[in-house]
Amino acid sequence: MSLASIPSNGKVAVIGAGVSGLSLAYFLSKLRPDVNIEIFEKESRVGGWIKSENLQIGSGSQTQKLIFEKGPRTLRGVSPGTLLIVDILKQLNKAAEIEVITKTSPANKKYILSESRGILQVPDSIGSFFKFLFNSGLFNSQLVFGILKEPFRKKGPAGDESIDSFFLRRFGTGVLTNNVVSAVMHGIVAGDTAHLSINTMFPKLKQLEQEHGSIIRGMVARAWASRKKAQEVLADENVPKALQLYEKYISPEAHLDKMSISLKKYPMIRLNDGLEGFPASVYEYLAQQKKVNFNFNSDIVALDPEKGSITFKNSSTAVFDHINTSTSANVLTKILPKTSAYDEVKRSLASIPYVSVFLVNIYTPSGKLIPKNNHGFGFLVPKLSGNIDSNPDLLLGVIFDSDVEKNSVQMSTFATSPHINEGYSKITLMMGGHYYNDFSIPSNSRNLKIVKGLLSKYLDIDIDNYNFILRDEATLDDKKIGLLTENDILISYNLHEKCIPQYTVGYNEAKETTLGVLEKLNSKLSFGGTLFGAGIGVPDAVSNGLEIALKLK
Ligand SMILES: C=Cc1c2[nH]c(c1C)Cc1[nH]c(c(CCC(=O)O)c1C)Cc1[nH]c(c(C)c1CCC(=O)O)Cc1[nH]c(c(C)c1C=C)C2
Repeated sequence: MSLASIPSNGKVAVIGAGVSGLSLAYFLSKLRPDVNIEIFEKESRVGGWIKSENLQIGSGSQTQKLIFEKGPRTLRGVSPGTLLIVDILKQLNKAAEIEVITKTSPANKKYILSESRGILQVPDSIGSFFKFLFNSGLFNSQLVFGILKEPFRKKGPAGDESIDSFFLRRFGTGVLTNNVVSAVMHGIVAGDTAHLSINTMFPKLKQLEQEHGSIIRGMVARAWASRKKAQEVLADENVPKALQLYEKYISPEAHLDKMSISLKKYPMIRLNDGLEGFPASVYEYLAQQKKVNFNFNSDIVALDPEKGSITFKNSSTAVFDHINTSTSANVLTKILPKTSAYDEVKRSLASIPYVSVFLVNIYTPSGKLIPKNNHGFGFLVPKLSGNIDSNPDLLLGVIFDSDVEKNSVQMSTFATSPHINEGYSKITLMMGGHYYNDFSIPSNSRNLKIVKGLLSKYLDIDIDNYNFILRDEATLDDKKIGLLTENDILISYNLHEKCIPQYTVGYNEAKETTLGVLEKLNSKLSFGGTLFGAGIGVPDAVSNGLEIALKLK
């Protein structure tokens, strides 16, 4: 989408002070210090879905800090957005907060739940791949024939289809999607492979089929071509164009080429005081800029993309040279003009469903929560046969937060940070997602019963021996918790309603239609966030912010 550059001393509105809006404001304030930036946020805090809940355990001199991540918690090591985040934190003198996990760290072991064999390690080498196939019971004649026949199956149509339909077409069986791919999708968008789009979620697989007639033949051809291309890739090729411009105009000392090589060693990055440290640091910086203004608890009732105007609940209207929004499809539909020019956009927005996630953080001072033989990042749950009986608890996955924390080291010094105590364990359970769209959302008390059942079913916790302390985090202002003993289990829960958009079949068309209509109308609107931004991850939001700021420059 082409965007007009902002006139001298112009005005830009940023709707949403999540990581998307903050990043855009950060880059734009650096590129165009003359531009006035008004940030409108409906809550009284910044960060959006990134929320590191800071609790205090014990009292007086015995007080210890306990952080529960309520949303994203780690960043992929290798991605343009992560390079930007690391460099911004360095610029803001927060580099000491950055921690990394090495490839060989125990925390980098990932697991998947198998219907018959329990928690199994996800393969990280060719050898462990075959071990996994055998152990998981996936290695059956259906899959073997499916893989052998794949190179010879007819190429399908270029149009969009569901992930399930694509895999079934290519392999003649649903065994891979039911047992593996669905688990990965649960861990990324909490969505169902029966509806998620292959063109959006796995564009490279579809491309391999279209270009080479087969995924396997395409992979072999690509591997052969990249072998021939030799090892030494030019440093510039490691750094996308937008990042080269970032280095040129914003951070000349960033050395992103070197940083990109060094970050390849780390599959995961986190911040020692919680991921909210990133939006909080950017906010701290922006709040000091004369031309940047934050408007909290703002209530927007109308947005006109052609006029560049925003109307508020108190009937006041403000006009801007550009508006960037990270609002959800539902909110956007409500505030767009009521004229027929927006009918097609509204139909596209209505085609994008959202899912809710019941997120449960659990802490105990004893190390009992994580199974002895399964230390690592956590485990994901596949949809298996897809009916309610195969996953009656509607569990999507479990993250072993304390393993990640205990195995991370400070990026610059490789030192470990002090922990709340050595023996503690902390995990996060994620439940619901697409299942909540098919079945209704259980009450909190029903969900907590399910959580206790899950602790006993998968994590060998004898729930009768423990005292449970429950916190409905959204309703509690007091963040102080008394001293916890070895027999206490603290459970803090939140229902994140409609938190993740689903990139279902037709999503790319819905996005193109919307952007096309807005372009024809000469609109002054651009998108951040997960609706029509660059993707669902935190690094995607930051690189999208940079791309837009460069266009508005
Ligand atoms: C709050 C729930 C979220 C779920 N997925 C995301 C969020 C914010 C976004 C997301 N998670 C991952 C990716 C891919 C890698 C990346 O781009 O960073 C994305 C886009 C991987 C991932 N999945 C889980 C974790 C902890 C991570 C690492 C990144 C992060 O901290 O978010 C676990 C997990 N996430 C979700 C579920 C249901 C789940 C299950 C255990 C939904």
